[in-house]
Amino acid sequence: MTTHTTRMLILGSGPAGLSAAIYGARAGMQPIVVQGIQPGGQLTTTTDVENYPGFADVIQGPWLMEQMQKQAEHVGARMMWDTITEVDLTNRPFRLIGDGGDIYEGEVLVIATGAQAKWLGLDSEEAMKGKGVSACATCDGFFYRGKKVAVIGGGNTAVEEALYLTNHSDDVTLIHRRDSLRAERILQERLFAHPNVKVLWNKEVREFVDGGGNAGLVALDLLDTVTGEHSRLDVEGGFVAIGHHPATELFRGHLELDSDGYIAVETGSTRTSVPGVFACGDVADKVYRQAVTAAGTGCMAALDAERFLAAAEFEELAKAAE
Ligand SMILES: Cc1cc2nc3c(=O)[nH]c(=O)nc-3n(C[C@H](O)[C@H](O)[C@H](O)COP(=O)(O)OP(=O)(O)OC[C@H]3O[C@@H](n4cnc5c(N)ncnc54)[C@H](O)[C@@H]3O)c2cc1C
Repeated sequence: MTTHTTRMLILGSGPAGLSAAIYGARAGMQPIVVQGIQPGGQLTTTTDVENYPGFADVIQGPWLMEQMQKQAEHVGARMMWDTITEVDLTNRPFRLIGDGGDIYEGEVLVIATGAQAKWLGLDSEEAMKGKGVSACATCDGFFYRGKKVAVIGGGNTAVEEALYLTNHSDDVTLIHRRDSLRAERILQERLFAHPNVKVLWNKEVREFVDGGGNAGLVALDLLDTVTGEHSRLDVEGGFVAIGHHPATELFRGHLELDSDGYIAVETGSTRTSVPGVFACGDVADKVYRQAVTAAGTGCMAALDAERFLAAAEFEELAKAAE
């Protein structure tokens, strides 16, 4: 059991955590990044990334995250392969405990633990991820230009994703297992008015059908929840939009969370309800959920943390001089 101490402790090594590490290291805060079970974060689970600025050609998600990690290490951040299971945010330095018993102490803490998409839980869904099945229209919609696509879900995200996909496809189907949507009225109105979107009510996806070879997704097998009948919908893209789980269980009771379980931050900053604790990336963002926004708020968190620490250290020096 070892105790690791630093001025800046960062939890999570996706685009948010690593961007915070790059800025934190360059500000002399010697960050330690605890990486968790998914070093590099969600982008390591995808292939083509076409919307991260700075690259004229398509890049690969795992490669991008490897570059970010190398850049963070190059400027002085330290990576730790550990998963945090307990936190104590009552006093500074904040104290986090890893699953092997190691202790991490930081004068400031940046939380960048992300949010995972919820999936339907079908074997065919798992098998077809990246081959026609996605949970992010903003990320992957572009790859389905001119193709038939479907969105599964009935909340705001599903409706927004369906509307977003009309930028690329003139044949978008929203599939919902009930006979009404949970999405806000205004979004529903826009959806129903759109000539290129149709809605299939009372339908559950039972299988994402693989066309074999390199064909990828070719259809959805649908079950009618009222009649019990099966039908087939030919599509090349299936977007599951049934919500996200922010990775905030660790912080429940220690920090203010919003009604959806995301870490609550002050508008326009990354400050949480505990002074000295900052949150960035998808763990505090249920709206944008993109690598570039995660990286942007990671930068904000490091700058907020640096200012907090400078003010706290100045106060401590002033007190000592009294
Ligand atoms: C398949 C897929 C494709 C995508 N494609 C794109 C795309 O093309 N363009 C785009 O902009 N966005 C894309 N996204 C979205 C993008 O990946 C996310 O918005 C982004 O990764 C969020 O970054 P983050 O740093 O907030 O969190 P994440 O990337 O989710 O990273 C979270 C980090 O926290 C760590 N962690 C969690 N819990 C603990 C713990 N208890 N202890 C220690 N560490 C912990 C994890 O191990 C991980 O390192 C895609 C997402 C997916 C799933």
